[in-house]
Amino acid sequence: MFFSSKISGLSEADINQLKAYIGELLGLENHSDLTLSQNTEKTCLVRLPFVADSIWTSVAEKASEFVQHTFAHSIRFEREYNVPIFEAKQNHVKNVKNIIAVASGKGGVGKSASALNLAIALQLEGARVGILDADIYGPSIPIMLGTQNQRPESPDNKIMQPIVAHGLASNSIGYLVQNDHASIWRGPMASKALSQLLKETAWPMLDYLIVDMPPGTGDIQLTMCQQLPLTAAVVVTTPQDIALSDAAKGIAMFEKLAVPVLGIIENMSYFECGNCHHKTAIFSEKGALGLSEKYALPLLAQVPLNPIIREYADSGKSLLHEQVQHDISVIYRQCAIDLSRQLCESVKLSAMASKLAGSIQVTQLDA
Ligand SMILES: Nc1ncnc2c1ncn2[C@@H]1O[C@H](COP(=O)(O)OP(=O)(O)OP(=O)(O)O)[C@@H](O)[C@H]1O
Repeated sequence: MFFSSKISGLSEADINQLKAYIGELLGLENHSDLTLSQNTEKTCLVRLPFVADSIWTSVAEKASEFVQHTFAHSIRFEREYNVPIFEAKQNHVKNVKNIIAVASGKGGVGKSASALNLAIALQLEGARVGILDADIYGPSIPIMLGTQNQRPESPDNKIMQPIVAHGLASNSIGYLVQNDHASIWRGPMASKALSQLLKETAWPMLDYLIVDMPPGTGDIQLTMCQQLPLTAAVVVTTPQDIALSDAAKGIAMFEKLAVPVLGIIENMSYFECGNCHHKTAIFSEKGALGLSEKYALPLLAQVPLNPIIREYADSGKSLLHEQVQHDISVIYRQCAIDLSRQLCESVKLSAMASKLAGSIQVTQLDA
């Protein structure tokens, strides 16, 4: 490798101790995923397999204090992200390292808003991110990005240029067909269109491509999921029973397809009164927590019901860019860090699982 793993003034045992300390600060289960190398005389470069800009400054400061205190040495820490590719399904789409489906069993739970805010949060945390709107029943990403009047250009009539907004490269069924046309497509037609949209877009280099899936777990959704070289999925639900039972079907669908589910996002978890700050659980309480316990999946975020989410989404503006300190921005940013870390920890598991299962399963899925 280009990097020397030696750091002047520290022994190998010191470096291991330091790695374990930084790994713990970052919430990484396995600190061997980190690489430390001497950058300049006084700086050490930490290569992280997941993005975490909002916690990095504090991690770097604590790591410097640790080195000073433990080894009487002075080092500053810098970071570089190196998001891994899921081993079993790499190179399916040019330039795209990982494809993550955002799905919901039930319609109207805020899947598209969650997909977009998550994509923006990942980008703000330091990742290169794209969003693909595959929701044939109501492609709302162009409105939420404020790009509904744009059309992807295709100078060679073969490959489309993605539309870039809020730092995200995007493409959507909504840019190409009228809303009511796509919603009557049958499974094969919808999945063919999705596959084309995915493969015939000139994506820039992306760590994550977030796919906003159509709601539901029927044949169309299943076929569409099979058509995508998915790395993983996230399931969005509201806390009430009817949404939860549909979310469980979504989890089961991904299990059937051997796509790891990284976790659950509970949307519209509660409403907080702007005056007295009392929280009301409008759609019931702790619903997604029970689901996450039942399926042993992380509860990645509990996003409140708040008109500001709809206002920003309707006007095509980015809440996370414009209101950086807002509680909701902080929730999504933390969710992005957790998802990114969860992906890098479950990537290995999945790769291992698919190796054990052999190549037959993967071939069938891709057929
Ligand atoms: N937490 C929230 N608080 C307030 N409004 C929200 C919240 N989440 C989503 N919304 C709004 O609710 C509406 C529906 O959200 P969205 O389009 O994301 O749902 P969906 O699950 O993708 O719907 P569909 O099933 O049609 O694909 C949008 O106007 C969105 O801005």
